[in-house]
Formats: sequence, C-alpha cells, structure tokens
Amino acid sequence: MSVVVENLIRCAPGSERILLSDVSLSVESGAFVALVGPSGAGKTTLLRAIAGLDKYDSGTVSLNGETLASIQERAGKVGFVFQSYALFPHMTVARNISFGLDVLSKAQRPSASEISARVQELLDLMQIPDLGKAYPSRLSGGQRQRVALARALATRPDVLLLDEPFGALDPIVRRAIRTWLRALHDQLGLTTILVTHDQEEALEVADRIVVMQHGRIVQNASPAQLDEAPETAFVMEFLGEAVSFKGVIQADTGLFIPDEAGVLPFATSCPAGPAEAMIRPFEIFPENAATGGKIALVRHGRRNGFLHYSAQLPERSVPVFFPVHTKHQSISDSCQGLNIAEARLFRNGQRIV
Ligand SMILES: Nc1ncnc2c1ncn2[C@@H]1O[C@H](COP(=O)(O)OP(=O)(O)OP(=O)(O)O)[C@@H](O)[C@H]1O
Repeated sequence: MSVVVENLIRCAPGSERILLSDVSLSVESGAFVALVGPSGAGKTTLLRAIAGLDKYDSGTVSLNGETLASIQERAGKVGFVFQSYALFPHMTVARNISFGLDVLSKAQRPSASEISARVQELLDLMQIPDLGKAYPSRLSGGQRQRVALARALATRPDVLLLDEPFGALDPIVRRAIRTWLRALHDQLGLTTILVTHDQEEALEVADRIVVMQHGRIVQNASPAQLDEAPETAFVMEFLGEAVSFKGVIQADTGLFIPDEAGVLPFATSCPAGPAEAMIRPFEIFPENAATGGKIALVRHGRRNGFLHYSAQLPERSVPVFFPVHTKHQSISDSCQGLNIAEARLFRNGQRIV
C-alpha cells in the first residue's frame, strides 16, 4: 500500500511555531523507508500525522491514493509500534497481541477461535511460539518488542509505522532484530516507515532514507545516492563521520586548492569560488607514504571494521581509516600529503555540482 503525504503543514497547538513545514513524501507500496534527522526535526510528528494520531493544519495524507481523514478509517490498514513497548502489564502476551482485534465492533471482530489462531500464527512469526501465556514483566526487551510488533500486525495492516522501536535494546539484540524485521517486511509485503536515531540501522535496513531537519525533508534518496551525493553538508555529517577542508576552486586550473598545507589539490568540474570539501575518513588516501614524510600517521586501534589512524597536519590532526584487511606493515608512519580527491564539494552548506 503506497503512502503519499502532500504539502503537510503543522503548527504547534496554540502557537505559530511550525513543526512540519510543507512536507511532501511519496512511499511506494512495499518500500522500507527510514526517517532520520536530529532530535526535534519533526520525525515523530510526521509519523503520527501519517498514522492519523494527530491533526495537521493543511495538506493531505493518502494511502493507496485514498485520502483518509481519521484513525477510525485507518484502523487495520496501519499498525504502529513505539519505543516504549506500551504493553499492558496485567495482560498475557496473547491478550496483548489480540487486543486490537478484541476491541473491534462485533461485526468486524473475528470469532474467538479465529483470534486465538491468529495470535498463535503471530507468535510463531515472531519466533516466540511459547510465550502466549507469559506476562510482559517476564520478557526481555527484544521479546517485548516482538510482542509489540505482533500486536501491531494483528489486524493485518499493510502499512507499518515504527517510532524508534529498538531504542531501548542493547546493540547486539538491536542488530539481530532489525535484520529479522527487514525479512518480516519482505515476507509480509508490508510498506514500512521506521523512525530511527541510528544512521547505521537506517542505511542497513531501508531502501530509501528520508533526512529531516527543522520540520522539512532535506533529502530523500537511496542509501547509495545519499552516500554518493549528499545534498547538504548537514546530510554528509549526519550520516557518518566526515572531515571538512576549506579551500577554493580555481577558475583557470579547475583545481580545488585546500587552505591547509599537507592536503593535496584535486581536479573538479564544479564552478570556481570558495568551497568546502568533505570526505569520509576511509576515503582519505595518504599519498607517497614513506618514513620521514611531512605528515605523521599515528595508529589508534581498530573499530567498526577499520584501522583508525590520525594524520598530523600542521594545525590539527584528522582521522584516516584503513580497511582492517590492510596489512599493518603496508601502512607507513608518515606520508607526503593527503589525497582527498573523493571529497564532495559544498558552498554555503549546499553541494555544488
Ligand atoms: N504537541 C506539540 N506541541 C508543541 N510542540 C510539539 C508538539 N509535538 C511536538 N512538538 C515539538 O515539535 C518538534 C518536533 O518534534 P518531534 O518529536 O516530531 O521530533 P523528532 O524528530 O521525532 O525528535 P526525536 O528524535 O527527539 O524524537 C520538537 O521541537 C517538539 O518539541
């Protein structure tokens, strides 16, 4: 089921403060979209608007081309899960899962035996087949979140909205559960929108990443496009560690000339003028690595699949990462200059092309 948001505007109740500023977003049926951005960017506000939980001042939200104005109309089509598991502590796991079905009107409600079969099917799907009779207090964080997901899926929604569902889980469980969630999304043919603070999580599970800032969408792209061509310096920094070098693009030579000594110029087809080159530490290449070079390379250790070094420039040191399979011996303790030709170029915070 596709989700289309058009020109959504929402002000804080009773004030002029804009929470969503003309937001438009189109999510294809079957897509897995991650909404990312700094705290207060408007991610939850947008998700709640899509869920029909909050009113907005203008704009439309449609599901499969149909504008739906209230949560009642959306019940069953949209399932949502929040960070706080919000399970009812006095109900068993099975009752928690069937809650959305139990509260349906008599005409809509499946029979008791259909409900219990559905609950068991969901417990199996969530890989917690034996927990139906347990109470939430007995469950681990990961199990509770699976129950919350099962509850959201009980009405067989087409759209799944997730607001930081894994925020409270430890990193190992978090990694396992997100891989499993992506498989579940594919298996059930859902359209999923996930709000997350974890950029790595977003890049790993989503087909598209929507970056929000100040109540607006600043970029909506595939993970590869976002990495290759971030629209703004903010997006570049937000999605991972980045090093910035100020400089100027020369009209006559077509070279970006960095201000700092020890950083090598590189050719660009971008228009001349002042610019900022931004690059990931693993894209920086120490040129003419040799003992006795001008720039010392200091090893710090190994993290996230990279050997972490810093290059000691005259005014500051900058991180330089090498893939872990790089042989120690082949990394010299100094170099003649840093090659930053892989950098993206920005002017006034906007990428120049
Ligand atoms: N009902 C409300 N009344 C007034 N301000 C609100 C209301 N709901 C949200 N806000 C404000 O709107 C802004 C966006 O909030 P929102 O929760 O959508 O951000 P977010 O991107 O989800 O942030 P986080 O990552 O911290 O959850 C915040 O500044 C928040 O204080």
